[in-house]
Amino acid sequence: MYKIQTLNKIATKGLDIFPRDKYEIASEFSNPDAILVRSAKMHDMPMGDRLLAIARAGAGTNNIPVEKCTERGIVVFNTPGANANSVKELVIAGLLISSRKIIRSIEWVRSIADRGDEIPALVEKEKSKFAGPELKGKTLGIIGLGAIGVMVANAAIALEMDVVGYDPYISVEAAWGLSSKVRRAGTLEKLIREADYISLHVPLTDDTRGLLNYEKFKLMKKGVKILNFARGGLVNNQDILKAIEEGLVDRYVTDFPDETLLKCEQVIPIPHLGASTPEAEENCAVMAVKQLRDFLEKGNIRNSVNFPNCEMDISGNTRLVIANKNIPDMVRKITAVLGESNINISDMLNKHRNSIAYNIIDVDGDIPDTLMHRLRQIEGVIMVRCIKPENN
Ligand SMILES: NC(=O)C1=CN([C@@H]2O[C@H](COP(=O)(O)OP(=O)(O)OC[C@H]3O[C@@H](n4cnc5c(N)ncnc54)[C@H](O)[C@@H]3O)[C@@H](O)[C@H]2O)C=CC1
Ligand SMILES: O=C(O)C(=O)COP(=O)(O)O
Repeated sequence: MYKIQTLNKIATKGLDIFPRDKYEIASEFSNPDAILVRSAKMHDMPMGDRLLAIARAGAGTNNIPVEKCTERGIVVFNTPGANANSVKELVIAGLLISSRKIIRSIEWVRSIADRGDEIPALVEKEKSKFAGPELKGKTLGIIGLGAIGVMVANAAIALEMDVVGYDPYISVEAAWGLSSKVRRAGTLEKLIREADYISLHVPLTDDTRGLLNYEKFKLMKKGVKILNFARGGLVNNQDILKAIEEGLVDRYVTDFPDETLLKCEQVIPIPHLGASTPEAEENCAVMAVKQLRDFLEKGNIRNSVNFPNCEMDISGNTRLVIANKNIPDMVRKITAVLGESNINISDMLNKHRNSIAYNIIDVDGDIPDTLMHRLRQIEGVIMVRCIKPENN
């Protein structure tokens, strides 16, 4: 039985993909084989010695100690693009609520609920206080053109906005999906100087932390509106509050509010709702569970953030999966141990990513415990697992 621990609420449609005769699912397990997580912070969580994989049902993995996992041979997955449409739709709402004073106007109308027959006249008299500009013709700057950034860019083009994007690492796939009307900013500074609205769609990493700070706000068009549906840490909160106070920034729509931001009227706080649609929750859960099953039952890796993609059809009756440091002579050492024990390799795949390498080795016959032990003893080997496909 595989033990799967869920650290957040994971959509039932995904969990139902685990056959219950092979999988136990619970939110409390002291030593699970795998973890399913959304935004729960895992950095200070102890990780048991059975842990093989962590699947993030979502995009961002900054809540997971990925480097530590890599060192221990724990594969971390995410579900690229599975919640992108959900975020895109909320960004469009963010653009609208940052422009037209929709939220304040609704609050005001509710506040006059006791004014009886006067209400229609009051509405007409006071509405000018809540006027705000259209999006059409304004410039939207998008930082990060991945799954979400591309969708936001294309939707903004459909709203007849002028869209400029910045992503020095854009993937070929993302570039193919981007409307040809989206202009390319060669530098972040160029985008920042010309945008009326700026939307962030990059991961939070050591390189992107505090990406928008006072220095950048000073370069922006006066009255710019900032949208952050990516991660709170991308924006320096003290700096944006200062920029709002000085009239440099008009509105900050954020999915990541904190105590200081909530004190400011021009901050529009949303409780991290970007991916909170039934569709996105199901898409992410289904994708995460399928990836996890394929890894646990077949050793295949798809959409990992720390391991290489590595998938092979099963050809023997025993499969070995081995993670090792990406250093010279490892394949020879591993295959030598198998050869010395007279084990025939029927098929084999070796892939690497940065400092880690991963091998799928199909063999004829069984692998005794003594041999597993010898493989684990090879210097540079991090993880060895033997899978019997017929048992899965
Ligand atoms: N509010 C919410 O509920 C959600 C928030 N997110 C956040 O949005 C982020 C982006 O999500 P996806 O688009 O799905 O990820 P993605 O991986 O498809 O796209 C990220 C893009 O950022 C680009 N990038 C990285 N560093 C950059 C930099 N310094 N400057 C410009 N571009 C840079 C990459 O090249 C990539 O194209 C996630 O990492 C996550 O933090 C994602 C889903 C839901
Ligand atoms: O996918 C992401 O990166 C998100 O931020 C979504 O977070 P959530 O799954 O809604 O807790």
